[in-house]
Formats: sequence, structure tokens, C-alpha cells
Amino acid sequence: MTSTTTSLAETGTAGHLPLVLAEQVTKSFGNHQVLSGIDFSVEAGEVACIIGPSGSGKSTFLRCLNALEKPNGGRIRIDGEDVGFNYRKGKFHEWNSAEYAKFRLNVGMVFQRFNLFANMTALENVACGPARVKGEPKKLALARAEELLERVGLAGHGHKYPMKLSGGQQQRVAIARSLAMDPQVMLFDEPTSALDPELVDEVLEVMKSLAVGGMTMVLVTHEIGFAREVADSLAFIDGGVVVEKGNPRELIANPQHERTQQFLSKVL
Ligand SMILES: Nc1ncnc2c1ncn2[C@@H]1O[C@H](COP(=O)(O)OP(=O)(O)OP(=O)(O)O)[C@@H](O)[C@H]1O
Repeated sequence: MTSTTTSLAETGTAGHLPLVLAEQVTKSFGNHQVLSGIDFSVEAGEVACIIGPSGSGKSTFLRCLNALEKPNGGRIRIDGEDVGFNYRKGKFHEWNSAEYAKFRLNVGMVFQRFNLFANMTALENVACGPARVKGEPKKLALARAEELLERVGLAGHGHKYPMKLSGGQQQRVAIARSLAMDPQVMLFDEPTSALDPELVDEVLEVMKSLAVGGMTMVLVTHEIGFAREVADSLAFIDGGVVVEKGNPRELIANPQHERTQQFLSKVL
């Protein structure tokens, strides 16, 4: 991002900004350019789905949104805040590790592999963030975790360790764990791809209920049906750029770009 520091300072933050705003984001790993100038935005309360071929940069972009990867150029703002930078005394300063940690509490992320703590029960997995990271009293964090497990359809399962839960149940615990931090936006990276087909719907149903409840969500997915039914916008990423973005139903029914048409013809 260093190369863009001057232009960042000049751009300013006046006017309405979407909750999530990415402008011309680039990212390389060595000589391999993975993101070549991504423009992307999501309004508060909206669900944005991202589709695209394997290796097109979808996960890398999501990781940039959550500051798990550092872009080489461009600008990402969440709720008007520059991800990775503070603007002080007329200059951009890179975040320190405490600022990165604080930011991630505000942006939930659910991964393909559920990443639960194997030595904690479902309840402890959900309660540990508020109790250990936010310093919430343990009793309160556990009571809230009970409520969240109920919300994802897992009432009565709180005492179980992850290995005693199905993949779909584990992913729902992971969603509850993310919700426990009261995130402003939730990012999902192919949350159903590691599940047996018969377990996919139970996770999609939970995500649908979050969407109906007004949660702002960015979702990398192969679930075109979910995108069509639930999402407010759909972006097709290929070769590290957003090739096409629009209303999901329109984009799926009538893709404008040849690359989008080719991709959809393979997955529909
Ligand atoms: N940490 C890394 N180091 C080196 N290369 C990486 C790293 N992370 C991702 N890549 C490369 O970046 C490219 C894009 O990967 P990414 O995971 O973002 O794609 P994707 O669109 O999410 O693919 P998929 O749908 O298969 O998950 C790939 O070629 C991948 O090998």
C-alpha cells in the first residue's frame, strides 16, 4: 500500500461511503500477481456474493478485507476506516498489532474448515472470544453463547466437543463464535465447500437467517442458488479483477461478459 500513500491522503472521506469499500486493490505473492485492481463495495445490511473460477483470487481478496493479507496497492475502507492505516497529522501510519487485533474483532470471518478449538466444548468455543479477548465476565459470555447456539439451531449441543459434532454443526458453531464478537460485517470463505452435500442446507439456512436479520455479509461461494435467492449483489471475479457485478438474478440470467457466461455455463 505504500505506493499509494499520497493518493490516499488526497482522496479524503467526504460524502456517503458504503460499509465495505475496496478500490483498485492489488496483491502479489512474489512475481505472481493475484489481484490486479479490485473495485468492490457493500452497503450496510446487504449481502454480497463473490463467485469465480479456482485460483481467481477470491479468498485472497476476502483475506485482504479482513487484514489477514496486506495488499500491495489500492485502498480498503470498512465503515470509513482505512484497513491497515491510521490517518494522523496529515500522514498515513501503518497499524500496530493491537490495532490489527481490534479491527478483526469487528469483522467476523468464517472459513471453509471450521477452525474450532478441539479441546473446548461448543459452548466454550463460542464464549471464549468475548471472555478472553473482550474481557466479558465468563458467566455472561457463557449465557450469551447458549443463546447464540440456540440461534444457529444447536440448543442442547453446547456441552459437546467438536469431534462429536457433524461438519454442518461445527460450521454453525463457527458462525455462532463469530457472532459472539458482535461483528459489523461477516466474511464467509466457501463456508459449505467442506461439507457433505446433505449438510449444506442447514448452514445456508443459518446464513439466510442472518441476512434476513440485517447482517452485512460478504460471501465467497459456489452456491449459485443461495446467491440468486438471498444476495443483494453478485460479483464475478476472474484473473484478479471484478469482471462483472450486479443484481444476482439479472447477472445469472443474463451475464454480459463472455467470461461470466462461460463460468456460469459450467456451474449452473
Ligand atoms: N500465501 C500465498 N502464497 C503464495 N501464493 C498464494 C498465497 N495465497 C494464495 N496464493 C495464490 O494466489 C492464487 C489465488 O488464490 P485464491 O485462494 O485467492 O483463489 P480462489 O479464487 O479463492 O481459489 P479457490 O476457489 O480454488 O479457493 C492462487 O494461484 C494461489 O496459489
